[in-house]
Amino acid sequence: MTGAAAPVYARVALIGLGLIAASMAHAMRDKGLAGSIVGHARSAETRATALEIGVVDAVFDTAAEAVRDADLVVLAVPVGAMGAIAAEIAPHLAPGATLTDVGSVKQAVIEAVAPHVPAHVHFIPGHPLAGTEHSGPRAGFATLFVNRWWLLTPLPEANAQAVARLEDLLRGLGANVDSMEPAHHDLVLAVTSHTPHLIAYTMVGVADHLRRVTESEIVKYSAAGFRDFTRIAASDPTMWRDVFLTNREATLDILGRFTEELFVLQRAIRMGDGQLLHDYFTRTRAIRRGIIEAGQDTAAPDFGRGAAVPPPAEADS
Ligand SMILES: NC(=O)C1=CN([C@@H]2O[C@H](COP(=O)(O)OP(=O)(O)OC[C@H]3O[C@@H](n4cnc5c(N)ncnc54)[C@H](O)[C@@H]3O)[C@@H](O)[C@H]2O)C=CC1
Ligand SMILES: O=C(O)C(=O)Cc1ccc(O)cc1
Repeated sequence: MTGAAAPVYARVALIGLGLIAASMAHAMRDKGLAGSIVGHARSAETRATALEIGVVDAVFDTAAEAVRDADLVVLAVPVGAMGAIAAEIAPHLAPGATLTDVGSVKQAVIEAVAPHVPAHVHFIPGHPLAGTEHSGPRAGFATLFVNRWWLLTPLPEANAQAVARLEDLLRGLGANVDSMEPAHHDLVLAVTSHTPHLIAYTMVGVADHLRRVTESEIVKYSAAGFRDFTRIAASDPTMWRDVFLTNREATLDILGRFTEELFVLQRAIRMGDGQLLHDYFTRTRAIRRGIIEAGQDTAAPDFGRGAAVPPPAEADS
């Protein structure tokens, strides 16, 4: 244990034992933030792996059993699975417990989960802006959240003490915590994460079609930009299917705007309008430089560039 303090929660139950839950568990253990850590995952293989590598002290075959006596319950499953799990665990949550989630979309999770949460439980939705393309318990690592944002989208009636306690835990994991309206969260993430992922998926799909024409050249000569796309496009298909199905409106809005911009650039290329292209790229470069100058470039770990590479992990079912 390093930098141990008094545990923030006596018993933490992690529902879903993949990249995010395992990373939380490693960091909580390193920092002494939880008295004990228990968990549940759908597949017996994942439960066995989580136990074997010491992510959790105990695993349970059902989510209902796992949450008993926990003072913090974390839903760390794909967004589309959160509602059914909330319904299952609701009668078993301890009075005064905090229930949070780590889903990439917030409005849909709140709509699916909140109706099941008993009045004696504090539901505080959340989203760590940190991750990788890897899945499953072996993908987790303790430093994932260090110096990364963790957004909370508390409901208007949220208990301030319960929110402050959860924030203590998240700061203990190394994260910077901020609060946001759920709808605003979903729009911001549609711009910064969801639509970029869709573009990466699309570009890799285009290359896949081309590859049939050019054999293996695409892979052999792929430069950094395309390699980054392939990394992102290797992300978990279930997780990302759920993100797009549940953040539908915001993603379609941003995708519409993206398509309009693409047509502007496409036309400029067709018309040989170098001035438009140069002006456009000058503006985008200024945006990137502004981010760097403001010291806001903490979003991307150095994966693929030789540092902080997490252990590769098999896909989880
Ligand atoms: N992967 C990433 O980079 C990030 C993911 N998130 C969010 O965190 C959540 C978890 O993602 P990861 O840890 O990456 O996923 P993962 O695929 O590594 O792990 C998901 C876990 O949920 C379990 N699971 C899946 N469906 C289930 C069901 N119906 N019932 C019970 N258990 C089920 C799986 O067995 C597995 O243990 C998702 O909601 C995702 O949107 C948030 C930030 C970053
Ligand atoms: O691996 C990457 O580049 C990511 O963008 C990780 C990520 C994926 C989903 C999230 O909701 C937050 C972060």
